[in-house]
Amino acid sequence: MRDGNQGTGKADGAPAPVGDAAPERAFGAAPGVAGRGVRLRAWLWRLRDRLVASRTFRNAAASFPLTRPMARRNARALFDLCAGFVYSQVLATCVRLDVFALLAERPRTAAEIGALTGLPESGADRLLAAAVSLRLVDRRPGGRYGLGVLGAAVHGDPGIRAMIAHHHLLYDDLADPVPLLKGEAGQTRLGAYWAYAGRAAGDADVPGAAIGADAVDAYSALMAASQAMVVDEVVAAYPFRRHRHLLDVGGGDARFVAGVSAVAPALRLTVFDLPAVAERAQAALDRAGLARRADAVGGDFTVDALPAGADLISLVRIVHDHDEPVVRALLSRAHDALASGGTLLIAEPMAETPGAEPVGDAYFGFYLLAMGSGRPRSRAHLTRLLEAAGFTDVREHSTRQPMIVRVLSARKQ
Ligand SMILES: CC(C)=CCC/C(C)=C/CC/C(C)=C/C=C/C(C)=C/C=C/C=C(C)/C=C/C=C(C)/C=C/C=C(C)/C=C/CC(C)(C)O
Ligand SMILES: C[S@@+](CC[C@H](N)C(=O)[O-])C[C@H]1O[C@@H](n2cnc3c(N)ncnc32)[C@H](O)[C@@H]1O
Repeated sequence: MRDGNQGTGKADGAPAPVGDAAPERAFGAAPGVAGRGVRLRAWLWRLRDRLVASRTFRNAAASFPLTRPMARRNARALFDLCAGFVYSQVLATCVRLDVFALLAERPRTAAEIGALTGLPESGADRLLAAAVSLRLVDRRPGGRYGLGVLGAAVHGDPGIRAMIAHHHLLYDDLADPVPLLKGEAGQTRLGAYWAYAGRAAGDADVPGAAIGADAVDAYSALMAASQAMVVDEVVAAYPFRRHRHLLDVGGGDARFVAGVSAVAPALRLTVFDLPAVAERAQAALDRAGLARRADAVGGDFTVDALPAGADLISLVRIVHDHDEPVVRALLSRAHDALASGGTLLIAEPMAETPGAEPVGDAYFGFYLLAMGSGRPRSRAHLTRLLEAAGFTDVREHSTRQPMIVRVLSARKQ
């Protein structure tokens, strides 16, 4: 089901990617001059690579006072790449053993943490020392430990904790990434967890209606727990009040529409999701007292039409889950379903996000690889897909935490 054209934007006769011009023209210079510029840059890169690869050069840079800070920064950056998995395991262990909750109650010694978590004091001491170095935990007077600034943020956010807690599936799948990259890994643990994605990677003929409650419960609870950090960003970025009817496609447990309902009291709300998830959404809407203005509709957006007539359709953490052909068909269905003059919103983490490049391209790139479907896409890539589906006027609405979510809107004429 994976297409071989991901990221090129050239699949299925799509328009050429933005910025696909020859380098000469991109620089607006005469071809000969620009050609010399390209060759000069290639030579400079080769020189840089040769120098940095040379141990003698690295030693000299570390000795010379003006280049020493840069040498240390780069050495540390490379060390952190080697050690990243270890840091992740320190964090995951603190969450698994509830260390942050214990330290939030009151500062405690390593012996107390050991007794409360079932670790020997030496193990607790080692874990706490590692957590201190990572700013998850702070040393306090009297040989005690309290929350560190990062540990406090984890403790205060059940969504972050739920994300961390399910990462063992990802770590298992990434134990050997080469078969994943070759497309030869077969069923993965994340593919099984995200039942709709496992279906894409494996048996594409399983209809959405055949995905039962058991298969959606765990991922729907994870999405509900982590939705708060997303909806807060999206409602701060986009004016929902100007619309009359929002259709949230792939809306999960209705947490997103519930969050929007608070800032746009007159908005009608519909959630569309797989039948087993739509049942959860309807129950959540009933519990939240939203049933008079909101409903949930079950269906499979890879085969079914979307409910028609909304003037705003949102795709929140949806598009990046799917490969190019599914996304093209989904955007086209959204275009058909929208009222004339309506708006489509895409809200998700994106590739090439300035200042958060590894979050999109490394973390979500490999997460979705392990999941078996989808990829993070850049704003330019999404813009091309939206325009190919007939949308115009694609705009970005800045969010406070673009690492978590970015928001694009597009209009149907
Ligand atoms: C007050 C005094 C005296 C000093 C304070 C000093 C100071 C200013 C400190 C700063 C404190 C502060 C404001 C901290 C803020 C921390 C924040 C906002 C932290 C936020 C962290 C967010 C994290 C770690 C988010 C992680 C999200 C993850 C891992 C998401 C994963 C998403 C997945 C897997 C999605 C899956 C869905 C799918 C399948 C891709 O569709
Ligand atoms: C990553 S979750 C996002 C949920 C929610 N939008 C959020 O951000 O919390 C993806 C959602 O898309 C739904 N979904 C996946 N494939 C679908 C399909 N073919 N038809 C309808 N919904 C689908 C899933 O059931 C799930 O609720």
